[in-house]
Amino acid sequence: MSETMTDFARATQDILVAGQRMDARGWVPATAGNISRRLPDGRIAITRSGCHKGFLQAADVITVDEAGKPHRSGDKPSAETLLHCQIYQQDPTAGAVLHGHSVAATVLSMIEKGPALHLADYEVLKVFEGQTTHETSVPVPLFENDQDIARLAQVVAPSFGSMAAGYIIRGHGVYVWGKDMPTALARLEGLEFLLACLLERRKLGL
Ligand SMILES: CSC[C@@H](O)[C@@H](O)C(=O)COP(=O)(O)O
Ligand SMILES: [Zn+2]
Repeated sequence: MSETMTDFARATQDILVAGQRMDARGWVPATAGNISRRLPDGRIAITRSGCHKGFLQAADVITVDEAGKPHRSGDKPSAETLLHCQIYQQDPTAGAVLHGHSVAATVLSMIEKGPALHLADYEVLKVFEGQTTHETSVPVPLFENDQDIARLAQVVAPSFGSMAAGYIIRGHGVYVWGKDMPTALARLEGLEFLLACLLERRKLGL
């Protein structure tokens, strides 16, 4: 990577690579999903609305302010920009946010009628902040889907203190974040692996 790259160019590169990775794993069908990176000056680099995340071009990444307002008039950021802004506001250490629509997250969240999925006894739980053993249970909160993203953000807000592994919007997808893009991607991979395990077990009736 060139030393003369700007923070925005570096963030754009991270977002393009993350989109390809998520697409390769089947987590962003059609134009689903959105991806962002916080820049050192507080701006947020985020995907434009409606792009296929596996085929992102540099021009598909734009910047918004902390309230989700695009810096360039006419730019249309992700429809779910407010959920990204909320995560950056709630967690000052967050540097990257990933949202995907995997089959496992979608199906499990529709089967489970309770307020959370519980991931217990898996070694991979250690991918999440503060987890040092498999002998634990990590809840992943479930929230009802809502096309009004500001209203959805209000429903999510009270649960932020207790989200080691991110959260799931029912019948929709996951939100995961980390201090930087590699950390966010590792957490997403960990969470998706665990959701896939849970789905397999449900299929087996276990
Ligand atoms: C393919 S429908 C998915 C969208 O409605 C939405 O949930 C989504 O994840 C992508 O929206 P976007 O505005 O492109 O960021
Ligand atoms: Zn979505």
